Amino acid sequence: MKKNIAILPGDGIGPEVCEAATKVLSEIGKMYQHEFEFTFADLGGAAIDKTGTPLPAETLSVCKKSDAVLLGAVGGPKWDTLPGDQRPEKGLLGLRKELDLFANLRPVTIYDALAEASPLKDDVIQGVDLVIVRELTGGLYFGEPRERRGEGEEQLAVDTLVYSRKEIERIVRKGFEFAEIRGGSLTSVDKANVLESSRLWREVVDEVAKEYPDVKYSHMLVDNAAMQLVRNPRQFDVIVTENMFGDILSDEASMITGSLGMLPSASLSQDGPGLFEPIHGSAPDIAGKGIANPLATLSSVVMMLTYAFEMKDEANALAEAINDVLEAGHRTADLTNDASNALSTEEMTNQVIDALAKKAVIS
Ligand SMILES: NC(=O)C1=CN([C@@H]2O[C@H](COP(=O)(O)OP(=O)(O)OC[C@H]3O[C@@H](n4cnc5c(N)ncnc54)[C@H](O)[C@@H]3O)[C@@H](O)[C@H]2O)C=CC1
Ligand SMILES: CC(C)CC(=O)C(=O)O
Ligand SMILES: [Mg+2]
Repeated sequence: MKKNIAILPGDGIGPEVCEAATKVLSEIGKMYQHEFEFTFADLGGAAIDKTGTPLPAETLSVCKKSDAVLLGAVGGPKWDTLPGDQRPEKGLLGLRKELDLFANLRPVTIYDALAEASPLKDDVIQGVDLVIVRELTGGLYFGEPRERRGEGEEQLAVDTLVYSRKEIERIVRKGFEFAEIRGGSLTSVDKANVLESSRLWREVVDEVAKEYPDVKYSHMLVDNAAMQLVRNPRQFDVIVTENMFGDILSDEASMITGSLGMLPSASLSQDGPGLFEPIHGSAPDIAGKGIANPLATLSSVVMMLTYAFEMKDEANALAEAINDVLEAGHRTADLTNDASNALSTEEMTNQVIDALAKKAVIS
């Protein structure tokens, strides 16, 4: 099969983890006789430096023409003093909006081999298998007006949280669909004791729930959800929530697995190409050192193979290869206290490729 993949390395560790992903994809292409064609394009700070804008028209066009988009991460201190609407992150938000990527799936998968890397106790993390379904194109990150008003002591900063019934309906339906497919339950997370948008969210969840009589569902306030995620994460199956709550809860949930460097994501629209990216940022503190954990990005490739290309065997082989290298004891620095034995990004990637090759020999 021939697939056109837009690669947006972005900033900081973004190019490092994207290099890992393209190497692994090329290997999978060779193993399974697929032609993965990569088209590189600029996003975020890298795009600002080249073109003056975080989302150049050319990048958007490359993404729209692709079968799937792979993204590293954007942002960094170099661009921190730019006004909000010119920052690298605005490029990513713009891309999500332009591609209508309203459904962001963030699975939290536990690897037995990483139990010691998690700050949570063994018996708390065992059996955790949950997915956060985050609304991605609405809410506080997109609401208007967004501005500064006044001067000095009188200065005000304004952000706006808006959700339409339609926006809520489509993401909540996705949440129920996933819960139904998984034969599991749904927890809708909001702040309905304070926010009007959350009260509408709750009403919509109760209405949509009628279409899914087999799915057990409940509501939970976001502050409680943040606590429950570390107290007893096993109680959750599918969590559906709005943009900002999902952003924050997913970074928190990543630590159940042992590191932010482990969590992948898929951002999907109703039809066009999906975008696949690790949930972490550009990690300026480790950028350029070659020590970033590539596994969140490689697991995002698993999601790309699954959701964008329906390549089930290839996805399973890569997921198993990742598990195998962890079982064999290979760790990047974020996953171990034994810094002297930590693998670089490149070494970890090569381990995954070796594990994949062994699978090919066996099968
Ligand atoms: N999707 C995106 O492009 C995102 C971009 N950002 C941007 O990234 C920049 C840095 O943000 P931070 O708050 O520092 O969050 P971050 O996610 O970049 O890093 C947080 C911490 O996790 C570590 N970390 C992250 N990914 C890792 C990996 N793969 N391997 C090992 N360690 C890893 C970092 O070294 C850092 O200590 C900011 O400009 C922010 O706006 C933040 C989140 C998402
Ligand atoms: C630009 C940010 C909203 C990116 C982020 O933190 C995320 O999507 O997790
Ligand atoms: Mg985030």
